Amino acid sequence: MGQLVDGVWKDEWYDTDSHGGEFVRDTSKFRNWVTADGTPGPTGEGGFRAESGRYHLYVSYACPWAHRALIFRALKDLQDHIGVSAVHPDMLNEGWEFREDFPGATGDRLFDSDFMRDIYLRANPRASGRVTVPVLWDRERDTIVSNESADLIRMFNRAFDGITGNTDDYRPDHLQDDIDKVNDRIYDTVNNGVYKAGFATTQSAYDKAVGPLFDSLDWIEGLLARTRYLTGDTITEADWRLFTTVVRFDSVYHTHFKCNRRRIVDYPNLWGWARELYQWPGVAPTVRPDHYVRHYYYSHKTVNPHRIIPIGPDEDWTAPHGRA
Ligand SMILES: N[C@@H](CCC(=O)N[C@@H](CS)C(=O)NCC(=O)O)C(=O)O
Repeated sequence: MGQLVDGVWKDEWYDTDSHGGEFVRDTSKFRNWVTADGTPGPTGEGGFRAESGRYHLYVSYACPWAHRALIFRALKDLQDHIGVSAVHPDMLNEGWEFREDFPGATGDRLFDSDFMRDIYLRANPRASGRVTVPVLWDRERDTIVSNESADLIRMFNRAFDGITGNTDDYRPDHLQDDIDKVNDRIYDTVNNGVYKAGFATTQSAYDKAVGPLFDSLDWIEGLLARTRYLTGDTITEADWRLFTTVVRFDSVYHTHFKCNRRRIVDYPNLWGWARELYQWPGVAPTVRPDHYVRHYYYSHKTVNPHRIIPIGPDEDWTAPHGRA
């Protein structure tokens, strides 16, 4: 675990001391957009036109943010158009590595690099900041398009429709305000909330995160009692963004991040919803408990110093979801 400072790797854990024991997530540095015609997106510069084979996605199957991008690649039939490299689940002193000694860890399929940081340094030899996944790489301009998952799923949602013919829309115009409202609360208190609870180094920082996390899960349980999906009767990006945290919850966050007031299986509506999304065509192969269980319990030495991997709950994600 570490980060780049002016192109040099420094091995250091998250600095919570300067924030009163709280974990504060770094902002993403590469914020360009692939668009259908190469015009600029909402941020960054233009020149990234949607083309088959031009872009490559770097992921970890452990990471909930990268998982969003993998799900959208599947939902939008992009597998034949955007290649993938997956890092090894252990994130240790060198950060994410392209070791191949774990099922599903592919190595770097473009450049055969040793470390994920090599990809950042290729884009900018003086890069600074955390070396995170996901990353979308442009083979034509030899640079990173974006390392922000929230943007990547919106690009995948629309930019390649002319190439794939898949026009399924997970962010329809008329639902955007509702989606953004739900996303804001869920990002802060659930997606990032589990990390804020888990990486807290003071009791008060933990308390500040874990209360709102379970308030939000209770609120979501209420929403899903009334509607099939978070914003009504059609599934949207808001559901997929929540799913990648929910699918990891009982086996990882409940124990490792001390989010243990309740499990997902204790919420009947949320648990049914989660099974429906898991069973959605194309999604199950993107869910890799082998990677996420190993990653969290083994990589976070400050949280789990003896690296003992717990036995995990017995849950049947393939049971009928009953949400129809
Ligand atoms: N804002 C980013 C966050 C990505 C992120 O934090 N990824 C984690 C893995 S789950 C990572 O690569 N962390 C490495 C580090 O912080 O050094 C996104 O959503 O794309």
